[in-house]
Amino acid sequence: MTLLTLRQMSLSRNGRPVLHGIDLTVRPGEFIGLLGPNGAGKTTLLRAALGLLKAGGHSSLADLDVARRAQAAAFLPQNREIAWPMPVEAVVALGRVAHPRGATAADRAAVQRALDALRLDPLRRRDATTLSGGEQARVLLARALAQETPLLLADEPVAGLDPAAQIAVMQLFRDLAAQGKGVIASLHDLGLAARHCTRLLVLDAGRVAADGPPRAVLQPDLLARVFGIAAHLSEGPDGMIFQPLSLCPAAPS
Ligand SMILES: Nc1ncnc2c1ncn2[C@@H]1O[C@H](COP(=O)(O)OP(=O)(O)OP(=O)(O)O)[C@@H](O)[C@H]1O
Repeated sequence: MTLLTLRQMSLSRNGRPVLHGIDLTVRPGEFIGLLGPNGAGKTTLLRAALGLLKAGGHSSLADLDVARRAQAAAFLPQNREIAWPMPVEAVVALGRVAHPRGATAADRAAVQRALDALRLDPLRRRDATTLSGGEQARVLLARALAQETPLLLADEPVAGLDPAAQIAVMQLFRDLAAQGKGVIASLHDLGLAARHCTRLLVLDAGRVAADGPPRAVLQPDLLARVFGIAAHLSEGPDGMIFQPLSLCPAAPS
């Protein structure tokens, strides 16, 4: 069973190639960290996979009609500002729009599960526009969770969150994967990715530079070549420990 298949996905913007022939299969149980420097193509890949950007090649999600796509995958976009002056619980309930029956007991239970997962119950009646940036980010993630889809695509889900919330979100994604769902999350924190993801996909200038388990991917030569950094890597009691140390000297041109 697969949750997402991309075959030879390519995309140009303003005549400049941004993705070059990406192949990817996501299966239940996988929490994939989508890594790469700024501009590598992570957001573009997520949006093209969902059919929000038109791309060459094949995406199993982009082929679905809108209603079925919303039942197959939820998306947390990079922009986290909430513009609607609505209570938090109403924003989270928007995640249920893809479920045709509307406000049933099942919908209310899904909204409650999402509020609990993001520890938002104390804020549920607050106007969402009055929350802090990190709180708004958690509300939008709860909205995506309330969709209760087999696959979640999240664009920088831990950006702007405090350390406890970052770890909680990574553990939540790991738990979703353990329950048989799939998660793809673009991430810049390689330490969190190393510790929590089951698989890492590294993009470099629109191409897959590495794809595999964290300890196989985060090798010194890849870190130097793609990210331009040296790092300390070791095996901790509960997973890998990754500590960025220094910039690599620039290669002679
Ligand atoms: N609307 C656009 N028009 C032209 N080029 C674009 C557009 N959107 C993105 N790009 C280019 O596509 C490339 C990939 O951008 P993308 O946002 O996918 O990168 P990213 O890996 O998500 O980066 P970041 O880590 O900074 O969020 C970049 O070079 C960017 O400048």
